[in-house]
Amino acid sequence: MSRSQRSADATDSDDATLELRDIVKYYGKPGQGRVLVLDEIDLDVEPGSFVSLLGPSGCGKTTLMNVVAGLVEPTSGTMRRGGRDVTPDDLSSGYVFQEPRLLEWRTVAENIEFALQARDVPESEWDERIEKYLDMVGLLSDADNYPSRLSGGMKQRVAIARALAIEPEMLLMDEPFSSLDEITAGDLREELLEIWREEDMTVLFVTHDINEAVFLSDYIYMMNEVGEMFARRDVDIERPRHYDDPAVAERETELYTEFHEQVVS
Ligand SMILES: Nc1ncnc2c1ncn2[C@@H]1O[C@H](COP(=O)(O)OP(=O)(O)OP(=O)(O)O)[C@@H](O)[C@H]1O
Repeated sequence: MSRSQRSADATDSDDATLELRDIVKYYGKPGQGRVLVLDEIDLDVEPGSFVSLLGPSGCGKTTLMNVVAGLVEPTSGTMRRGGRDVTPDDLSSGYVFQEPRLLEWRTVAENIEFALQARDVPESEWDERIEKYLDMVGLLSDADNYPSRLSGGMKQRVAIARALAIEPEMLLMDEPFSSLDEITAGDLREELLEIWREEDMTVLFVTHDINEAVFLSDYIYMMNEVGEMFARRDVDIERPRHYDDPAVAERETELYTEFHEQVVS
């Protein structure tokens, strides 16, 4: 059974599905008082799936991701898994931000060590993990290099290796390729999908790029500019996918039309 078929078959009662329910977030903004950013959001992240959050700039995608990561406290709402309330601490997630956020005064390997130490991974495991995940992103020979010597794409690969090295259940990625040139971004998307397949991970991915969301995802949640989640759409296209696959372009057009009607109207 394919991964997308597994996702399609998963239901609310699937024990390991992370279920966000009625997530509301208000921010206080100078001169505007309390502003609603997330409006009663429901979201299911099925284990092993690749899920994207798609929406225009400022619609609340990062805020929602940060709620899952525990970086933002929601005003109200619940996270449940297996019929129980869970907190971000129960989830074990690794985060890849839009920028690599590497420590420039530490080598590539030391950047990963720093994350392992922060997560209390025993020191005896550090070398093995650093080697495994740098190898996975093709940067083993750069372990002793400093970030300033790396290209933007290489730095983002290190950030991905750093997030993977803590061996999280779920990888949270917030527009991780948006600051890269399209050729590098395209290569990294393909590498990410290979890693996702090999590691059997769950990925929650934020993007405002419909093509990227279709290429990567099993299913996509679509948000509008007032912080509402207005649709969940499956992407039932055989993997491995290709950028020039007509099925990808067709699904992209369908979602674009739906998105445009909702967001513009
Ligand atoms: N700490 C904060 N305090 C007040 N307002 C905030 C805070 N963080 C985000 N916001 C506001 O919340 C709204 C949603 O922001 P968020 O970053 O979640 O959106 P986004 O969809 O990820 O945007 P982008 O795609 O541009 O990154 C925006 O109006 C933003 O200005």
